[in-house]
Amino acid sequence: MTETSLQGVRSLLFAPGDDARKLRSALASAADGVIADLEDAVAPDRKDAARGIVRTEFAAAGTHMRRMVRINGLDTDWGREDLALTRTLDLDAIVVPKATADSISAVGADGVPVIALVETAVGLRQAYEIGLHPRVSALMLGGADLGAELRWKPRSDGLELLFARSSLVVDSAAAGILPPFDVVHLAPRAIDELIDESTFARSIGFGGKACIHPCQAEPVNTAFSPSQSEIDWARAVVAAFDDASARGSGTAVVDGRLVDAPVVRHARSMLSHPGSTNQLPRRSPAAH
Ligand SMILES: CC(C)(COP(=O)(O)OP(=O)(O)OC[C@H]1O[C@@H](n2cnc3c(N)ncnc32)[C@H](O)[C@@H]1OP(=O)(O)O)[C@@H](O)C(=O)NCCC(=O)NCCSC(=O)C[C@H](O)C(=O)O
Ligand SMILES: [Mg+2]
Repeated sequence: MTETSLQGVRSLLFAPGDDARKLRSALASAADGVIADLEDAVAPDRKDAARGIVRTEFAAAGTHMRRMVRINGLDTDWGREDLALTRTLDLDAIVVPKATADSISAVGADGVPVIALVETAVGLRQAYEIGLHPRVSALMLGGADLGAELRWKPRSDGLELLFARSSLVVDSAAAGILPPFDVVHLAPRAIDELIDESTFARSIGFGGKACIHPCQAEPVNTAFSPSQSEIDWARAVVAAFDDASARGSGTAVVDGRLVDAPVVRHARSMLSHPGSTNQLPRRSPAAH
């Protein structure tokens, strides 16, 4: 388990790598990080131009924003040149699409952290192994590619995604990396849907979410930050437990619910990182 500059990151905004205007606006947005995309958002005949545009825009931007590049797969005509470009930029991470255990190994053991985009059936089956690679700091779920492969018919309740989402949360925790980033919501104007989807993803253990439009960053940041009532709950839990411990008891009751060691660990972790739920896994003592 290693500390990483991705700790605390909630929203990651994709912008097409060949669109200087969008890259500039993404770098000035409320997102916690920007992913300049060289893969699916860039047409084949724009791939070379995109590398130059990303280099220029990332060099011109201030340093406050975390910067990432999504490369093309190393089995494509463009992946190797993309990877070479990333070695010349000051990046916080690279994003590897359609990740599998083999494709992550091919990226190499040295360099900036990797976010592995799990968006194929094979990748989903290998997500734990991918998470164990020394460069992988987090997984991200790619719903568009996975949905196309598995022939999903999208549902308003997102039930078709539930197995993939839950697997990624479990595989990330078992591998000792950050909680995963959830799928992009493909309808930028549907903010209420985005909030519901983000709230649900956080409730099952995601640490953040990928975005495709600047207007999605703020709602995603809010959804992946503990609310004031959660902070109040955590304080009450810790106080009640400390009080019980002083009386020689290992349990307390807060708001009519049992509070014991795992509940207190959860509460203490929330209080030590009040700005974001995206923190390294809380292991039970027996798991160490
Ligand atoms: C989805 C979009 C194509 C919509 O673009 P557009 O219609 O231009 O949006 P607006 O008219 O609402 O734009 C208003 C202004 O906001 C700027 N803008 C829009 N999107 C972005 C962005 N992503 N980053 C920065 N700035 C953005 C516009 O330029 C307008 O500004 P101005 O011109 O000054 O008025 C568009 O949002 C978009 O291109 N999104 C990103 C697409 C992308 O990167 N896709 C790849 C990643 S998603 C993915 O691949 C998922 C995964 O792999 C999977 O399989 O699931
Ligand atoms: Mg994809």
